[in-house]
Amino acid sequence: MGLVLLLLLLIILIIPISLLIFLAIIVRPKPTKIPLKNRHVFITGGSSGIGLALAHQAALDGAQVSILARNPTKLQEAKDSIKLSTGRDVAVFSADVRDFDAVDKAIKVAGPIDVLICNQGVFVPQELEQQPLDEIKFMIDVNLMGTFHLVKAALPNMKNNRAQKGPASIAIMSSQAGQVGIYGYTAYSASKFGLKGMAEALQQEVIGDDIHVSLIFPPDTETPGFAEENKRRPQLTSVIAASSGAMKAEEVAKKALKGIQTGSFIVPCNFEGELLSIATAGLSPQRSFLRAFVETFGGLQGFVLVGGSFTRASKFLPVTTMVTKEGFKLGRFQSSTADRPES
Ligand SMILES: NC(=O)C1=CN([C@@H]2O[C@H](COP(=O)(O)OP(=O)(O)OC[C@H]3O[C@@H](n4cnc5c(N)ncnc54)[C@H](OP(=O)(O)O)[C@@H]3O)[C@@H](O)[C@H]2O)C=CC1
Ligand SMILES: CCCCCCCCCCCCCCCC(=O)[C@@H](N)CO
Repeated sequence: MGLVLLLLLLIILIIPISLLIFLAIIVRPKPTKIPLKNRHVFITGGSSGIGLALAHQAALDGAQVSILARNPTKLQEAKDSIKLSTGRDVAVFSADVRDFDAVDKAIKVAGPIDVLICNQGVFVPQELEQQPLDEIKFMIDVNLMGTFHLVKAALPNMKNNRAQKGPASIAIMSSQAGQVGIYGYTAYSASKFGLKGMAEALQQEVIGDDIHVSLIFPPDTETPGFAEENKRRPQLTSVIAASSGAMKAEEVAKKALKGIQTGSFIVPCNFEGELLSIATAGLSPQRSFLRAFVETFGGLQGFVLVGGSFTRASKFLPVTTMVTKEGFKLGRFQSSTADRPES
């Protein structure tokens, strides 16, 4: 009897252990290091919030930093504050990412880029039915098309002479709303999901040139943009987003730069983000065989949801359940029996 149990245990252990060994052998690309010191880091949306925090920390790490945004006054203020706190000079470029020629010109003047961080973004939350088409187009244009413009403009020079310059990075700022569709974010989520498709395909096209793509997925983050967003965010959107907590821009920037420097494709920023990343990993690249192992099992989303519920109790209800439950609480929805016509 004891022997049978022992044998059973061995078989149960052998499956995951051999998968672990198998993954350790086959996982490609292998882990890498992308330094920031003395390298040209180009950050869009670098005049505010997460982008500004990224610019500060990259300058502290000894990078040569360029920032791009529209408003020249905010750019100058960012330049002054970085000079004051780090003693380093930052190059500023005023351009709208929706204008390819302006982006192309700025990138030519800035010179060859080692780390391109596409962080600019706009977010105007609203249910699709109420949201005007021009606001939808605005988010797609700035968040998605803007990033296409940046990568198109920067890529030729990033590839050029890469072997002599060491590995490069293209980092793209998504959002947890780019991993899971969220009530009130139809347009915003679409723009951020679009970035994931772009990033996955792009990674395959540029890995041969030693260029590594990182996709960053922050939760709600305290920034000037977020303060504006909060003035008009539907209550349900806020309730769902709150289940993943909130972070400071500096903390997000720190996670993002660490992800970039290790060449990680998926970069979660908090604990809930780790779980979301496992549940939504799909076939995205994974350099760590340990994480690849967890993703293989965690791909069974129930495992992740149950795992999460041990630590954060009822917070980890699947999103549609949460919407329904909270919607009733807020009196937004009626019970389906109450409004059923009498037959
Ligand atoms: N804050 C949050 O809760 C979260 C944010 N994110 C993402 O992080 C990124 C940064 O967000 P956050 O720091 O909050 O945003 P902010 O609104 O604080 O800053 C946005 C930055 O982008 C620039 N920008 C906006 N539109 C354009 C444009 N058309 N062309 C060039 N630059 C532009 C802004 O400058 P200017 O207006 O002068 O052009 C500013 O520098 C975004 O992509 C956002 O989607 C993801 C998850 C959560
Ligand atoms: C496996 C665990 C399941 C957990 C349940 C799902 C919770 C989803 C939370 C999503 C939060 C989205 C925040 C978007 C922030 C943002 O981008 C805006 N502030 C605009 O910038």
